[in-house]
Amino acid sequence: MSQSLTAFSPASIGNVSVGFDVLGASLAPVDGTLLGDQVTVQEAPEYTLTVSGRFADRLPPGTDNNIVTTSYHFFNEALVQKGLPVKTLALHLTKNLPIGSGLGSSASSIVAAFYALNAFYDHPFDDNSLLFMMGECEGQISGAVHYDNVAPALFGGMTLMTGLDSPICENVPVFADWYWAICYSGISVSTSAARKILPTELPMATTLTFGRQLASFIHASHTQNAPLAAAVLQDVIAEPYRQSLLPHFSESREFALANGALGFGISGSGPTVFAACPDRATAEKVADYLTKHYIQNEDGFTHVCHIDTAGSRVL
Ligand SMILES: Nc1ncnc2c1ncn2[C@@H]1O[C@H](COP(=O)(O)OP(=O)(O)OP(=O)(O)O)[C@@H](O)[C@H]1O
Ligand SMILES: N[C@@H](CCO)C(=O)O
Repeated sequence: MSQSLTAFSPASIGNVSVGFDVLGASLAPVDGTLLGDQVTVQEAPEYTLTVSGRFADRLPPGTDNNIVTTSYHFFNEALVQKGLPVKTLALHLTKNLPIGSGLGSSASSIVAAFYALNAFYDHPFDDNSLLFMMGECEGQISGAVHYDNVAPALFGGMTLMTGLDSPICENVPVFADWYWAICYSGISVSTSAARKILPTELPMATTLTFGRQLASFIHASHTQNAPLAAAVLQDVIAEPYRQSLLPHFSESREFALANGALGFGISGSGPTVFAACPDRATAEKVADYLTKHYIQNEDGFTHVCHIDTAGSRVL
């Protein structure tokens, strides 16, 4: 059993436009920035949680209100249920992702916490069991269990949720030469609030379009048919409602698509947006526009990314 270790868990795009709640992708900035939260675990006489990092001051005050503490208790209960001994630990969260950003901020904290704890205890839980616990914790703060941030944050790559207990998700091949320009505007959008503005029922025509586009995108990913994937990369479920929460969304989308992007959409529940691009020059051009026109305040940032394939790891 390790004395102290730190786990990193990457930022992620939820929904990826075509897969509301069922498709997610993990992000790795091409400049090597570690975009994601980190959790350090070490033995201690009593449980404590300390925090640092660029967005630590935006966390809810108090150890008990941090999702890392929820994750710690959840993990300990699972150990007890397995008949395994529980140790008292001190945790440290390095909060690098902005809260309510659409980059899977809470998911990154949750996944880094579970990943660090599982590594600390020499891996008592398999990936699917861990993912189930992560989904439960994510559901507690976002209003509904959805795996489209926790799954890519754990495994890396692009992941498709099955709706089954096991396997909860499957890996989807990515277009390795695509670049993803992402831009966080600097404002906060609560996932729970962004879910409440969605209708509870959809017209049959919308449902059929959703199914056709998602199926075509997954097929195109497996056959590496980039033109087909790009042609169907649209969100008919959430974007029509959520874009009203995002100042400068429509002109940013228009610019990106007119300047070579293959698709443009809301990352998770926003306000981060992404542009899928066929090459780095296009991604840099869109990123530059977004930096100038989509960012609202000093908290905002832009990155040109690949889909991260490593997922969570011990640093
Ligand atoms: N470690 C944590 N990281 C992020 N949010 C946390 C954490 N601990 C507690 N919270 C609280 O959980 C809620 C998370 O809300 P929300 O789901 O909108 O954010 P998010 O996960 O950061 O968003 P997104 O998935 O869009 O990046 C907020 O109220 C936040 O204060
Ligand atoms: N699928 C979730 C992701 C939240 O980041 C939603 O769109 O509400």
